[in-house]
Amino acid sequence: MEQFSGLLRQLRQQLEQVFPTEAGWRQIILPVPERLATMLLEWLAAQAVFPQFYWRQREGQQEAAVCGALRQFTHPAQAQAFLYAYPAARLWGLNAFDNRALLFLPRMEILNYSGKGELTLNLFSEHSLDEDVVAASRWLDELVAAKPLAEMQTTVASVLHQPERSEWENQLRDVLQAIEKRQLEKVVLARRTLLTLSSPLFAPALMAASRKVNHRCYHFMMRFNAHSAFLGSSPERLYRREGRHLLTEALAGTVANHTDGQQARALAQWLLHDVKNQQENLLVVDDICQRLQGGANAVDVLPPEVVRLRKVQHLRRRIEGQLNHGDDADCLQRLQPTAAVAGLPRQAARDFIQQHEPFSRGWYAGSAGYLAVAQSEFCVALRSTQIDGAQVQLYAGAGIVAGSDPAEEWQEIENKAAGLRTLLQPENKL
Ligand SMILES: C=C(O[C@H]1C=CC=C(C(=O)O)[C@@H]1O)C(=O)O
Ligand SMILES: [Mg+2]
Repeated sequence: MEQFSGLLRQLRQQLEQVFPTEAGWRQIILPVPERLATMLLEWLAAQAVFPQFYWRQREGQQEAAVCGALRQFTHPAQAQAFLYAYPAARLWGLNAFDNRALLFLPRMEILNYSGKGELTLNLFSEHSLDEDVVAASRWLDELVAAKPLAEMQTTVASVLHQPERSEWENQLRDVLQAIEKRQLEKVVLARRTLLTLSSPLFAPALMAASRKVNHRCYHFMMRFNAHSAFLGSSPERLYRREGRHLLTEALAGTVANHTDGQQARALAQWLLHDVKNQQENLLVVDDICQRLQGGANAVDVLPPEVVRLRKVQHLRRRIEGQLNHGDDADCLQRLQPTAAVAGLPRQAARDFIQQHEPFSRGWYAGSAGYLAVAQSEFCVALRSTQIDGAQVQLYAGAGIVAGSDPAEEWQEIENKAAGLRTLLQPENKL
């Protein structure tokens, strides 16, 4: 596309300046023509440089495509330390359920803020900025223009749940017993579904398909290389921080959605008044409020509301507060994982998951997003999938509390998984 080659020309011109031969940090920032700014996923999908990270914020105000890693961080504390040293940087990526992370300073970042596009080329070296400019200019040679995304062609050859239904329901009964004995209040039990496809899946095509139909969600995709990616369309905000102002939420408690508006509203009314679901949500509120103690003040919990998604509806209570420090390593440490994905008491629930779940959660139920000094935002990495060629792993979990019914909870995880699964298996109506 003409527009992208124009941007590349401007970048190359700027790289012709003289740069210092000592450690340094620079950013070249250019406005992006509107047409390119609205094709960020298509642009990213066309590139052969990795890692790649795509992000569209839930309210749709912000979209980003970033690629190439100048620095990688395997723990949020390392990322935070880098931001203190280089306050203009913005880091992108994933935090795992077990606190590992893959956050990176991208070589290139293209943002679209409500239709206004901006490209940033990061230049960074701890030895010689001039050397990095040479590397950056070679790196630019790899980039290509955006291409339209082809539709997904693949079909599902086999499906395997881990655990299978009977085993998952047995685990659920174990949780209910532990709840009765007051050893636990809540555990979020998850399932992994392995889909084997007829041919390798092109992750951006699934991201595009999901973005089209899964509204009121964050959309995120990390491509590690040409064949493997982790992506999802999640309704849940872990937190958004604007300076010291913190926005978070308790999203827990679920009922099915219905295509008929009136029936969907009746289900939503039921959800708002159901004791078990209210309890499930309030435990998350309690957990978040406790975890914010000592780190935030003026914490305010808003009244419950119902969020209607394509396959399910959720109870949500928004929570706001003022942080003592605008430090994301601290926010992540306090908030992740919430009781919407782990349980309560947190450590006991995590131990239960660790001992009983027959798979590792990987990036599922961690978080995806970005951090920067001024602002940061992470969604909870739910309704997500790990793609490795023709192997697809889909994850879904449900909060088990007193009063949970095994068959209903199984149906709940089927409905949650359906947000992505029906895109791969349109015949699987659910
Ligand atoms: C753990 C998941 O959902 C959480 C978020 C919303 C509602 C939930 C529930 O009602 O159980 C879960 O806590 C998942 O989608 O895998
Ligand atoms: Mg639930």
